[in-house]
Amino acid sequence: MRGAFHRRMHALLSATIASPTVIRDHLLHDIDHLIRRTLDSWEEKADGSEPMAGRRVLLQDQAKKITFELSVKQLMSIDPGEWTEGLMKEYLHLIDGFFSIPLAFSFTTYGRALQGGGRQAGGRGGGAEAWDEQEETEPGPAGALLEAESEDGVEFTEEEAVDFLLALLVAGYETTSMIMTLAVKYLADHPRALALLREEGGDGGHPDDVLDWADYKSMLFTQCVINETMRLANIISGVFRRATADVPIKGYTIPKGCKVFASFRAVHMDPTYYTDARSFDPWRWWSAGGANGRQQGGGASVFCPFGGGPRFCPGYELARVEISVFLHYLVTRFNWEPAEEDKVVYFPTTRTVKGYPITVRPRHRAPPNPDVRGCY
Ligand code: HEM
Repeated sequence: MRGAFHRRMHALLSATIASPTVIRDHLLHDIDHLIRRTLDSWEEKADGSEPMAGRRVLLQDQAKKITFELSVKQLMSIDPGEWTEGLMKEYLHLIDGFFSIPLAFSFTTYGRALQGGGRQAGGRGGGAEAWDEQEETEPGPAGALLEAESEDGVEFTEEEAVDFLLALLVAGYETTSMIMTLAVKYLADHPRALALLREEGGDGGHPDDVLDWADYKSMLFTQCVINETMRLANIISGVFRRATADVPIKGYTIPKGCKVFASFRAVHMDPTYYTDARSFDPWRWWSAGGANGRQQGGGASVFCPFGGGPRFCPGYELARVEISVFLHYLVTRFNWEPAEEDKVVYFPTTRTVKGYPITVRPRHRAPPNPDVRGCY
């Protein structure tokens, strides 16, 4: 996305999902509701009995389900249901297609991705019905987009709107869900950090209580955990930029027009800026100012998980709110232990090898068993 289209995208997002006021007054409530909906389902068993033995959950999949449902709700004001489940399947085909060999046959991953993408891009499909049923709600960026006129009076075409929405879905879904998953893994490996996070979350409140903006703003150690997770294991390890002029750097010159990869990971792992850089140490953010580390950390140039400059991620606050709410309810409501050994890898993308399978138990029903290794 470039030029006028890029500017229009930023203007639209600033007025919707990238606006702290919109997040505070509208989105936070949905985030709270949808996250609890998924976590509630972990407490239920098909026969209605209590899951004393624990429920096995593939955390990465559950985190993806949460961020997908949140994105669809925020972008299109559509509640989770049959249509969102169908859309998620189509979307996963599309994403698989990005990473497959480009052979356009009906039996190849790439071919199926094209067909799926075409079905979605060919219109809002069943989404129009799901949308119409909820017409009384705010339309979100999708509605604003289709209604918007640019400065020169040209409207977004439906295809442009679909492209734009898909781009937003891609931007927010994988990134946020992976940080959720990895934060939980790091916490499980660092019980002292988990204990402090639980202390910050209190008793989790009454089941009907909803987190509000003041609660979110008071989650200072949570922000330290999120910063540290993003520093260690951001799914976006860097960005490409093109030099618009000759850039002299450390005795070399990057010639004008040259494309360079700016590696966040190289900076985030540099021991000059981060002592014991490979260790998970959320306290480093506490001493760097705790809440000051909320957005850019100790200094914008050495902590840049959301990029920088005119392309700085417009979803940074939304992502933080979603991860904070998720961690709050997870740690205050559940104990968990790894269901299998798993580890974090960084190539070709940052993830855990097995999607981090865990066994969860509601906390008020099952006190932690000190004899079980890794059970918190
Ligand atoms: C932990 C979660 C997230 C991380 C780590 C992340 C990270 C990033 C990074 C590194 C960039 C590139 C910035 C640059 O080029 O300088 C970016 C761009 C972008 N992100 Fe995020 N992001 C996250 C969540 C979200 C969410 C939730 C949304 C919206 C729903 C979003 C929307 C976007 C958009 C639209 C862009 C393109 C901005 C542009 O080109 O001007 N992101 N993000």
